[in-house]
Amino acid sequence: MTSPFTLGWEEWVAFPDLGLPAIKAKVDTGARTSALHASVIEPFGPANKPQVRFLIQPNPDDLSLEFTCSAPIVDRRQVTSSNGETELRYVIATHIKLGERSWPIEVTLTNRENMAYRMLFGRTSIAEDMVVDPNRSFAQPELSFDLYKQLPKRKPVRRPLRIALLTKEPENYSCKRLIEAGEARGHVVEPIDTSRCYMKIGARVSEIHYDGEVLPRFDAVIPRIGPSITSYGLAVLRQFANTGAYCLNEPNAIAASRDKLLAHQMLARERIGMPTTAFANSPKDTKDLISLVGGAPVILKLLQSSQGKGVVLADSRKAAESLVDAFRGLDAHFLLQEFVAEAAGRDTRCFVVGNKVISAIQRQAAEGEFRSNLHRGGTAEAVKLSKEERAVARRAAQTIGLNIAGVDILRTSDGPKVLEVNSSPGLEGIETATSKDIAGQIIQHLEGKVRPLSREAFV
Ligand SMILES: Nc1ncnc2c1ncn2[C@@H]1O[C@H](COP(=O)(O)OP(=O)(O)OP(=O)(O)O)[C@@H](O)[C@H]1O
Ligand SMILES: [Mg+2]
Ligand SMILES: [Mg+2]
Repeated sequence: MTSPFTLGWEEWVAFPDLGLPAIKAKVDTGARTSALHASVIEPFGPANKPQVRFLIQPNPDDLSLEFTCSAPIVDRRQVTSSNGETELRYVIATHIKLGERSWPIEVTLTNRENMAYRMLFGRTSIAEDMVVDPNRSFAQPELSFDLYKQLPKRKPVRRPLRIALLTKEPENYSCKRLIEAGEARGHVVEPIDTSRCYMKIGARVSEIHYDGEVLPRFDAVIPRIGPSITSYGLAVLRQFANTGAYCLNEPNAIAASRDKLLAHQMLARERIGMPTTAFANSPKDTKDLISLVGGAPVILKLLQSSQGKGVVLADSRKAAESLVDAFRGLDAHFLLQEFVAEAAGRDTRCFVVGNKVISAIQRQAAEGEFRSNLHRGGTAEAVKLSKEERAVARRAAQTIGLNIAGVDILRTSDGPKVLEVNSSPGLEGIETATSKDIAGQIIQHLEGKVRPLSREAFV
């Protein structure tokens, strides 16, 4: 007769699914369920396939050894621990390996940092043919924490990220594509209505509230803040940053891109080519202002314009003067700009992700229109950029401080001239014209930027 598979009162175990080669466990037939020490326990994933992510420090004597693990949630259960306290715990399913044997078990996750053993081996995890010998310690082969040093240099595992998509319009093309691309790469992308967020700000706490609940911590946030709520949107974004989330575009950079005057000054400081631009505070200087940009025809632009809505062309000096008066009468802030006639209603949208121009389209204004915006009826086609154009687009995005940017340039005999740097460039025009997965490239870029979970981020 072969001797039964015997467990001593303490054993070394491994969790291959979690990537943990050695943990010391106390075998406790008095406990029903097994428990594993975990901290920073955080659920994520879709409701029909929930997962949980947690930090594990397998060696109680070396807290610098820590790993982020994730596993499917099979249940949430009230568990009463040996000190009589009841706690609602996540239950995960995973394989355990002990000596030659490996079998699936259920484990609850709980904080056991004050316990001598990181793992409690309960009776439901012990297979029918096994026996426990309370007089033996390590009946199965002993392992060691040195195994962690010998782990093959694994490719960093792409872990699922919890991403907030800050938008008022989750249904628009760009948002739908970002959600789709994020989910296709295994992440969870949750649209959050910027205007519905409210916040608690303090030296010790940074919370974002929504519908009476505190939002969980996000790894990253993709801001798609419309120009109508720039100011509040940026406050919400800063709050996300304060909770430790990585912002795909930083609030200050978005603010700079939204203020055309500031953006032009920043670009000029870096000697980036642009149409000559002028700005004045006093109505007395209107005539001179028009002359500064070379006289009529001249362009007037509201400082916060987008989709070409606040951009007008004055054909004559007289028309320019009356437009300036009209804008001033409305208390509108605007700048005057040289009209680049040779662009002939065309501009080039360069899509920058990180340090690279990943794609570009040329937009042509509709008949009788000088603005090439697709919202104004313009048409788009893929275009190949010159080396100089690429360099200018990259530098413009960098100067404003944006990771993701749509840099609009006019092609002129005097080289590329930057019109503006957009912080929430639309995806529909560029993906349709180029058939490229721009949303996927944005998510891929984000993955490279989000630091692995650290304990500090959670305090
Ligand atoms: N100085 C100029 N000379 C010639 N055409 C211009 C000039 N400025 C703007 N345009 C045209 O008008 C369009 C809109 O201008 P601009 O991009 O500055 O405004 P916008 O409202 O911020 O647009 P969006 O953010 O949607 O791209 C440009 O795409 C370009 O076709
Ligand atoms: Mg714009
Ligand atoms: Mg533009």
